[in-house]
Amino acid sequence: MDEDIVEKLLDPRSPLNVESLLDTVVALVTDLKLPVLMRMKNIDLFVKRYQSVVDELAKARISYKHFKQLKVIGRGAFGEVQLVRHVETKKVYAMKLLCKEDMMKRSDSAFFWEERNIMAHADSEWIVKLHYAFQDEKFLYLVMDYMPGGDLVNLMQMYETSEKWTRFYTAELIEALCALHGMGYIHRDVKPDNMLVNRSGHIKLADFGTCVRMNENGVVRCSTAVGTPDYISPEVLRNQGQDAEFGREVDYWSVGVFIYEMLYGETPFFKDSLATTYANIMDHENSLKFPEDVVISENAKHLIRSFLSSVDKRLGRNGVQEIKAHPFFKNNDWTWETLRNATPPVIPELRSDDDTSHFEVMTTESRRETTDGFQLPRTFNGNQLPFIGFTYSNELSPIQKLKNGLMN
Ligand SMILES: CN(C)[C@H]1CCc2nc(NC(=O)c3cccc([C@H]4CCCN4C(=O)Nc4cccc(C#N)c4)c3)sc2C1
Repeated sequence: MDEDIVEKLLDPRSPLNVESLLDTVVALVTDLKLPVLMRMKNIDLFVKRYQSVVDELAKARISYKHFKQLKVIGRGAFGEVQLVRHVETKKVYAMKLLCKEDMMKRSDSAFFWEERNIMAHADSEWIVKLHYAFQDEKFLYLVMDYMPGGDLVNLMQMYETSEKWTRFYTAELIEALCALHGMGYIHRDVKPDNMLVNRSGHIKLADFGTCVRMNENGVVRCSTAVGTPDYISPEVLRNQGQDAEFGREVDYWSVGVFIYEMLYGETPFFKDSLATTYANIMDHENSLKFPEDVVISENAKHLIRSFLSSVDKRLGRNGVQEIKAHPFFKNNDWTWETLRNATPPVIPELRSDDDTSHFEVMTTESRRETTDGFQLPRTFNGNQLPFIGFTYSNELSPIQKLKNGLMN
């Protein structure tokens, strides 16, 4: 077998890689194993021949049963995040489940590729790492770093965040966005919910479902306004529907909202209704107010105004250096080079490796037990096809080990 095919089989980014090919066999047998289809001889024989292969694969590949579910620590539109412990290694992870049926029903089954690829390939201390991605008939699973410090929403509820604290978390957010933009992605939903605290107190970006790749000019053409109302930039709002272009500056707008929220305890444009909130964002020149009863420095006000401005005047449009040079970040505790080694404002107190005290307790039990999965379709509709190639492991596959053995 010539060399470059072997390369493709082993390259986690190649659609030809072994995991994708195995996903294909499993998906095909799963989608064909319908009574109505099994009446056809070819299908009946194929499924009978490959069912044993699929069963063997299910045993050999990573699956849900390799993990012990400890607690549900988060919920999102299409699933939940569980704290789990790997049965063999005893290591603790955050495992995100995304329900295939929900995605198929709302024909929304492509957003998870960015999440998978960014966390798999980032190799950055600012981005939550993906250890494994796998799937079964009902769910996609993302096995990621557990971030025991919880998210910054929780931290802002627990503590009064001073300018000193705001300087630290904003600087870490800027570095994290730098890493993500450097990979060619815009986040589009930057908010404290997506900033998680690790055991040392430093933050990482998480939840990349709204990310989108920039083109070679560093812009994105897409019409759907994605993101959370309070943090969404005017240019994304204005261009809803039309095909407009926007760039990484949309994330810098959200940084401005985040700084305001850390210092004032509320977001600048939020009003009782969505329509009013949008109207305030569109009219930010007039609606942005700094409450008199909270004293903040002129540098902080200036920085907030520089981010919460129209895109042609927004700080960061000429590159991240002009953000880093802003006087608000001047301090005696860290420099941009030493930031990741500086002592964070809050170091989570943890009693054990599975301590979930920094997450709010989830009342209802896991969706996994209560989801009944697809009702049997009437004919072949390729329910499993959109998910082929999702499976990933950051460990060497048996073939890689073999190849490395042969090479050296
Ligand atoms: C509209 N279309 C286009 C898509 C736009 C983007 C998108 N994102 C979705 N996302 C979800 O359905 C989802 C599911 C579970 C948890 C979470 C987050 C929200 C709550 C916590 N969370 C999360 O990812 N937590 C997390 C992540 C990593 C580590 C740790 C830890 N410790 C915790 C999100 S559904 C969907 C539709």
